[in-house]
Amino acid sequence: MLSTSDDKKPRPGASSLAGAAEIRARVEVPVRSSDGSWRTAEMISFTGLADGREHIAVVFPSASPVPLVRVHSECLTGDVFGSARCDCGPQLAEGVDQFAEKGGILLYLRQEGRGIGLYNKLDAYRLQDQGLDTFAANRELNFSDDMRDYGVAAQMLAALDVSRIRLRTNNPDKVKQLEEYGIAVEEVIPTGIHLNERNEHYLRVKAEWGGHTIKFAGESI
Ligand SMILES: Nc1nc2c(ncn2[C@@H]2O[C@H](COP(=O)(O)OP(=O)(O)OP(=O)(O)O)[C@@H](O)[C@H]2O)c(=O)[nH]1
Ligand SMILES: [Zn+2]
Repeated sequence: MLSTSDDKKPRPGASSLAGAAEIRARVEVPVRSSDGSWRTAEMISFTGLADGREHIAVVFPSASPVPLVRVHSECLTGDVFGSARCDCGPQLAEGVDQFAEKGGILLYLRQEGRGIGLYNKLDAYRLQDQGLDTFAANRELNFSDDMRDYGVAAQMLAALDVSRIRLRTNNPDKVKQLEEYGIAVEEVIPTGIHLNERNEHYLRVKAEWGGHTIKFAGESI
């Protein structure tokens, strides 16, 4: 688990958050999967989200009463530019591909840099280039290891009338927080392991220090 002092603080308004947001607009958007095929998804905006940020839900039709959900934190470098320093880009593509095929809800949260923002993440990258790992670099910049609060994800799900989910993640803190916010996580499905020669150390630190359930081929981490 993430070992930050924040873990011990009660989440702000944990019991009252879910349900406070409302849908603002639903818009159909053609979305392209990795194989080049197109599916129509609904992009949904909200009012009343606790942190006031422009998070969106990307909803692919599903008949399941317990939808597949991915709570994806924004990573401009990985999601847009395909940076190999992390695994965010392939995780996002994997989510879109799977949901386009099977249905599901992708919550795209504007929590760049685990909540510290893009410029601070780039500062953290500079420190990592000097030898610090991804969490130590945050601490060197006077942030906790992970600043993300998933109350907004619970609010978005509640506004979509979803209270039970199957969650695609390797991050146990996402599961714990969503449950604290009143979402029943009935199944946790790990993402693929998107290893490359630039992100191996990053993934290992997430597994060993961050508690992420990332299993490397032939190892039992
Ligand atoms: N502060 C910081 N943030 C990073 C770094 N690398 C990636 N990120 C951000 O981390 C977030 C993604 O979090 P991850 O820890 O990769 O994965 P996760 O979302 O916790 O877990 P999964 O659900 O399994 O993907 C995105 O917001 C990225 O911008 C880094 O070195 N430092
Ligand atoms: Zn990333």
